[in-house]
Amino acid sequence: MEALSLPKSWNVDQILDDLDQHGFTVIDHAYPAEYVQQLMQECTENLNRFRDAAIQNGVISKIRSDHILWINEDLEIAQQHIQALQQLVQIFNATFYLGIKEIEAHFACYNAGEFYALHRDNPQGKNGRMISTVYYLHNEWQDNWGGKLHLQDKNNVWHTLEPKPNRIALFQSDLLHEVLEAKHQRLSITAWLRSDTPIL
Ligand SMILES: O=C(O)CCC(=O)C(=O)O
Ligand SMILES: [Fe+2]
Repeated sequence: MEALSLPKSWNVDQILDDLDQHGFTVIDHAYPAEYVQQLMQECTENLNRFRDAAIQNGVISKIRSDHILWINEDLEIAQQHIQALQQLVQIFNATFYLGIKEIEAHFACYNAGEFYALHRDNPQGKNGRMISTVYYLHNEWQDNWGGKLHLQDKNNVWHTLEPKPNRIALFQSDLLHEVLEAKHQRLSITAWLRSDTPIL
C-alpha cells in the first residue's frame, strides 16, 4: 500500500454523505489483502504487550473488559492505517470544519466474554474526540460470535454493525454505542480524530 494516498476502495462521497445524514458510516474491504496480513501479524506479535483497558491511570472501570495497546511509532504497519486516516482528516476538516489536529489510536483485543458497555467517546464535548473509527482486523467473524457494535445514530436510530474483517466503522464521537459480548477473540484498531492534543 502506498503510504500517503487514500485507499481506492474508500468512497469519499459516500463517507461524507453518510456522516452528514446519519453521523456514521462503514467502509468495507478497506485495505488490500497483503496489508491486512501484515497488520494482523504486527497485532498478534504484540499481543503480550496489551494491557487491561479497564485500568486507566490506576482507576478501575467496570464498563469495559477488553485489552489495549496504544499505537506509537514502533508499530510501523499500524502507522500506515493512521496515515490513511490522516488523508480523511484533511477532507473532513475542509468539508465539516471539524478542526481535527491529531489522531490517537490503540489496538484492542476482546477475548471471549469481553465487552464494552454503553458509552460515548466524547460525553458532553468534554474532550477533543470528534470522530471515532474502528478497523476490524481478525481474519473471520461469524454472525453468532457476538461482539457487534451497537450504535445510536444522530437521528436516534439504533444500528447493529458486524465487526466484519477489513471493515472500518466511523462515527461521531458523541454518539451512544456499545460492544456486545464477544464469543471469540475480536481484534481491532480504534482511532480517534481529535481537535486537541491528547495526553496519553
Ligand atoms: O470496537 C468497537 O466496535 C467499538 C470500540 C469502542 O467503542 C471504543 O473503543 O471506544
Ligand atoms: Fe467507544
